[in-house]
Amino acid sequence: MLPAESPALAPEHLNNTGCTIKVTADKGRGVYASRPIPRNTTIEISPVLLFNKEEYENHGKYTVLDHYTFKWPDSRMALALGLGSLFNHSDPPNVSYFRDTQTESIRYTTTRDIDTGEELCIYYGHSLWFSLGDNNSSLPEDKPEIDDGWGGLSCVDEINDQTVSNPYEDGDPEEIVPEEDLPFIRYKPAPEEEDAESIRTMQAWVVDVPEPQHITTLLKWIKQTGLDGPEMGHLKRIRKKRSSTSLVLSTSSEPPELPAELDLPAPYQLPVPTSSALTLPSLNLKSALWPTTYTPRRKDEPEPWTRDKLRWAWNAMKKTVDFAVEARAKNKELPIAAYIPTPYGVDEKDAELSDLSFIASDSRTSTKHPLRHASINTIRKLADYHASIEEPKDGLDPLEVDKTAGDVRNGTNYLLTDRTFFVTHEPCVMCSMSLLHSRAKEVIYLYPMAKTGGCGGCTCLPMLKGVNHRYSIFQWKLDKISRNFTDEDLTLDQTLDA
Ligand SMILES: C[S@@+](CC[C@H](N)C(=O)[O-])C[C@H]1O[C@@H](n2cnc3c(N)ncnc32)[C@H](O)[C@@H]1O
Repeated sequence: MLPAESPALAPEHLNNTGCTIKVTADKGRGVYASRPIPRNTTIEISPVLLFNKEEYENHGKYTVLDHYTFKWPDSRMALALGLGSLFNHSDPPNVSYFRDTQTESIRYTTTRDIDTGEELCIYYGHSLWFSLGDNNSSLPEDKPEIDDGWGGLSCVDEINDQTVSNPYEDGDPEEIVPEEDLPFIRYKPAPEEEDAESIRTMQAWVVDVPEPQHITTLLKWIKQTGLDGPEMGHLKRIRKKRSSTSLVLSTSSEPPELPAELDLPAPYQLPVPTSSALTLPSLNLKSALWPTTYTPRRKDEPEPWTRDKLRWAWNAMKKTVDFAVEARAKNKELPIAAYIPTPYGVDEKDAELSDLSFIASDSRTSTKHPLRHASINTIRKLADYHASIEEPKDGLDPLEVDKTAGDVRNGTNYLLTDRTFFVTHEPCVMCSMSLLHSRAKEVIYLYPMAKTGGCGGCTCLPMLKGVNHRYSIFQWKLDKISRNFTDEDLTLDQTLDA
């Protein structure tokens, strides 16, 4: 900036991440690599100085600060201290940056491998107020009007804008958005009809209860002993046949030990359906085995999305993306994140235990554990949290909660029934299966993984014949989410399992 006023000699810089300052005639000072720097290296963390809007409007913008300040997410203006103010502009850049509002700092990370001597540049945006490489035109008077009223580096927000507005904020919240305007594509399953041959069954222990007054006692006992596992959630507990009443008990391999004082006959095994009935013919067939619940899939009637629900989903998807980008910038993880937000319609403040939100990124790199995928990590966070008797103390990562200390509620801790699962990349087969086990309601992902994905990529787990749960799948259209990232930030090798 302002080469005429730039120092003739670059100061020495003690940054040990391979950055040095150099001065050139056309750009003034800039940041250069003093040695090769690999991609994804955090090369600088600059604290920022913040100016409120009035201070900036009335004073800052008439000073040299105008060339160094840029928008902060809360609409204040920020000046990066340290090397942060010396990165020149380039399109394409080789450095991306992340504004950390919690620590009031900016983290600069290389986006590709850098050679010794290369200039390290960020992207300021499209409306530059100086000519590239032109000595004179970088003077303030050459700066064209930028109609947002903000000067300096405000334009960088075009690419790195965390404040980019949610397109569903405006308009009638109750308006149903037409299918073709939805920001995602629904994965269409092959039509399915169950018949007598294809109905899958499992062996369950059943007991006949001759005395009706024993039924309530038995039901209470089942609850207390935790026999009612989630795999039987679709079965009605009691079957009445003419004069006899029977109760389904468990799917364990051994017969359950019944309360001795009730003097019941010995339990016996019966084949029962593994899943609820999706159609009326299937309900008849399944209920002939054991009374089963009816959960028709409205094949031609996809669930409508209102603008308000899309506003919620858009925020959730953006949060997932931001988390993935941050995981890579801060912790050098794979940029994959998954998020279970508070369900639509529930205010985060009023959320009950079962409605709390959980987010996690992939942690294969830091843990050197090949199974620490983002989806599994997120489900695990939810499960560990539910399993802990005490709520985690403030600031304690739920993953660190001692799960052995908790009231492990009969294996139901991991259940995501009625929860929407947001994830940056199509979950792999293992993660798609864990979402199935967890009974997720719907999965929304951003990047398809054609070779490894289990939600339509290489296979589609919830559509396989015989699985005992189905979830809906949506692929978010890339152009409908904030560009707080470049595709390069999140694109993964297609052979990698997300
Ligand atoms: C944040 S400062 C960067 C550091 C600045 N070069 C210095 O010496 O202090 C922004 C200013 O640098 C200059 N600048 C940045 N990128 C440039 C480029 N690609 N070509 C020419 N000048 C550039 C412009 O004068 C701009 O106002």
